[in-house]
Amino acid sequence: MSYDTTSETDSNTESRPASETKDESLISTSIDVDGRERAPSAGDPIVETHDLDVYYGDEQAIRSVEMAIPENQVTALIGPSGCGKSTVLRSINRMNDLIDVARVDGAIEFDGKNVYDDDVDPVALRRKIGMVFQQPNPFPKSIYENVAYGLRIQGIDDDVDERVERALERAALLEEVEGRLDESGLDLSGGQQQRLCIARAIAPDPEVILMDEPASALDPIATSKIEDLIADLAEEYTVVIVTHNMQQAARISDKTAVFLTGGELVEFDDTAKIFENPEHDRVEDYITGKFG
Ligand SMILES: Nc1ncnc2c1ncn2[C@@H]1O[C@H](COP(=O)(O)OP(=O)(O)OP(=O)(O)O)[C@@H](O)[C@H]1O
Repeated sequence: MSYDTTSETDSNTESRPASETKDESLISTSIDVDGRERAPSAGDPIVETHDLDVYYGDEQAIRSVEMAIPENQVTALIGPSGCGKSTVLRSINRMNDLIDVARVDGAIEFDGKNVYDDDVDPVALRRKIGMVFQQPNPFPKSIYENVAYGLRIQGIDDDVDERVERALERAALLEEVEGRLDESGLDLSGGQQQRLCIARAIAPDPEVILMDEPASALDPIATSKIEDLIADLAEEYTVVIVTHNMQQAARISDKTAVFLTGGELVEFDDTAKIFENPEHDRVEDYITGKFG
């Protein structure tokens, strides 16, 4: 794995200057600017959780979760408020490491390697597994710099212009911002800001993109653009999305994981099966709005 090493820091916050994050041994030189060499293996598991428990202090938020997330598909995590969806999502790229009281037991394998092994560098891991948050959070910098930041923090300093342009294009934003990349990211609309954040997340060429309710702060038109974009991104990346919106999960995901109160994964299956003919009564009750 190319993310094996040891320095602990966070690639998804502004807290650390790019120069401090570089570990040349981590920096792959094989990233394609113009195209990817991904085998058309949609469906093979890329992330697998094994007996995953997550605790905040003495409180257990996630219980014995077993889940195999398929490559190049969209997997939705749904369930009532507080059931642990975000906790699971943050565990996958070790964002929970940033919460002092959080503790993880069990394993999460990414491409067959446990991301909680001692030799895994969380920063390098987050290059492979990027994240987009609920609130668009562009930096108070130019559109260009917002995307270039995603590269610099990972120590990538070659072909920056091309990589920025490609990320903006992949995030379906380039057409709208072409010719004004030096303008502030904060002057974009909410939906554009969120696509800018998606561009920032995909600029380092991750394999997996985690999205925590990426459209819940947006209006219906902006939401629809993000949904179209997610479907499009899944051709190239694996997308795992937390959503409160069951219609959205049904529209955009291939697989759905239903968590219920207590941090239990009750059912994980093809989205059509979950919404049309779930195995568990509790899931049916949740889907049909009897509770939650
Ligand atoms: N930083 C934290 N410190 C302590 N407890 C936390 C923390 N984050 C989450 N929890 C607790 O863990 C449980 C799961 O929370 P989590 O945010 O993962 O659920 P969720 O399903 O994503 O909820 P929501 O849909 O409301 O965002 C909850 O009981 C929550 O209070």
